[in-house]
Amino acid sequence: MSDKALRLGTRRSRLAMAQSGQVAEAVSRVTGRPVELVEITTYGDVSREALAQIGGTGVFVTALRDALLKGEVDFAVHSLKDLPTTQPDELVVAAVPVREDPRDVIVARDALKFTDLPSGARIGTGSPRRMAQLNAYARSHGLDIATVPIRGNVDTRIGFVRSGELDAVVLAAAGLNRIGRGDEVTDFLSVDTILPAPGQGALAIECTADNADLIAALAELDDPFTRIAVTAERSLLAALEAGCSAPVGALADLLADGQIVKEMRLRGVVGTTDGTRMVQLSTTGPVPETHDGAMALGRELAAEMLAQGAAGLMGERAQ
Ligand SMILES: NCc1[nH]cc(CCC(=O)O)c1CC(=O)O
Repeated sequence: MSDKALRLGTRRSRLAMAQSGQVAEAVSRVTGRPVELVEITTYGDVSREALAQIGGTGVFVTALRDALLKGEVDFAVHSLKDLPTTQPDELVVAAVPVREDPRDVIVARDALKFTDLPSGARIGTGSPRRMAQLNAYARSHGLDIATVPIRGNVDTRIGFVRSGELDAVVLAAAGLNRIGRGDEVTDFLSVDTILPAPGQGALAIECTADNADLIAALAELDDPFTRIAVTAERSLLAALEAGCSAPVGALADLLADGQIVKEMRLRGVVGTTDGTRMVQLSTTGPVPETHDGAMALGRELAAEMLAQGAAGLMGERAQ
């Protein structure tokens, strides 16, 4: 293969730069080629208001995909949880590397744990999924907490706690770890309490479908189990016809008996943001061996959730 540098298209946010940098190193290792970062600036990066108007993180993905399609870059790295569930024909996810910690965490004042938050505590999150599950948990455990809608990057969000405006904020463990701020986490929220977003903690490395050499090289970075798990989670999301900001949580994990992996469990949840109405279901079965098998698992769980009224709980969207 050529020793020309590969161009990795990336956003310039701290999180995007961190994950692109980490992937660049791995890609350089498996291809033997240098990788150069090409910053793609989007309208959403320039203006938060513009972002709100054009609708969520999808705009970032679109800008990176445009650069791929125009041949301006060779590959791009996305947070899987921000990636729409429909895949354009001209592009392929060539690798899904091993997933980072999928959990949500809190960063709270005074090193507080979630269950130690005092009565009246204000917890910031912009995610309807997190609000729904936090409020549902609080209701069923007699906790008096309020979720407060916030926006902004990780610095801004943690800033609300440091300034005393909020008692805690909820973030993804993976994002904090990737930017080297994992030590600011004060508590990990069990996935039994708060199911993460479908694909949370996982990355997707995308390139054009006609780039066979690169696809073959990137395949070395693929983790088959992570791919099967996120495929099932995203199939559930797609079948619920929910966008990337909808209040859907999902996680596929392995159930092992000692060292022997026995089965895969897929859990899903949707709810109203006030936590009063939730549909939460789980299915367990043999670990799917194919993409189609993982897709079917997600669709089946979605069908059961829809039968229990899930559609009626998804009217809400992130701002
Ligand atoms: N929607 C923002 C976003 N997209 C990806 C991550 C980092 C975690 C991940 O890769 O799943 C975050 C930040 C957060 O939710 O705290």
